[in-house]
Amino acid sequence: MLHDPKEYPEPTCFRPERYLKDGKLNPAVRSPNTLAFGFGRRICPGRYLSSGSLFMTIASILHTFDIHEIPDDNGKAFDPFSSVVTGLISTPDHIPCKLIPRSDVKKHLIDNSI
Ligand code: HEM
Repeated sequence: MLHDPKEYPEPTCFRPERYLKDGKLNPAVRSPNTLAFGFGRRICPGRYLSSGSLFMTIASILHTFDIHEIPDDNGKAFDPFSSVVTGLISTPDHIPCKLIPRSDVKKHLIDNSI
């Protein structure tokens, strides 16, 4: 259902802006939240834990690191979907990138949290 091209044109393309209109969430595009965790009586009881954990993890990474892509040997941008590991959840095999602390303060924060 999350790959329905009527709901999500070119569903396999990473295009987060598909959910936006004029810089705001577009209510006309179905939120994946209404499907990703199932629905009805068997809806996932871990959905709030998962959403909260993912939000905190992603926000913490973006707060502390600048993320730079590492181009391939020919200088071209790496295509993360060129080698995908399939399974219950498909993931890129690897994503070559550099994570640089955004400032000395952030570096200190990272050093003290390990
Ligand atoms: C991103 C993370 C997660 C996703 C995408 C996800 C998705 C799902 C989906 C699609 C179902 C099936 C719903 C159905 O049968 O209609 C499900 C069921 C379930 N999930 Fe999750 N889940 C996630 C994380 C978690 C976590 C963290 C927990 C526990 C802490 C959890 C516990 C369960 C349980 C116990 C069921 C079975 C519910 C039942 O059959 O009554 N899930 N989940």
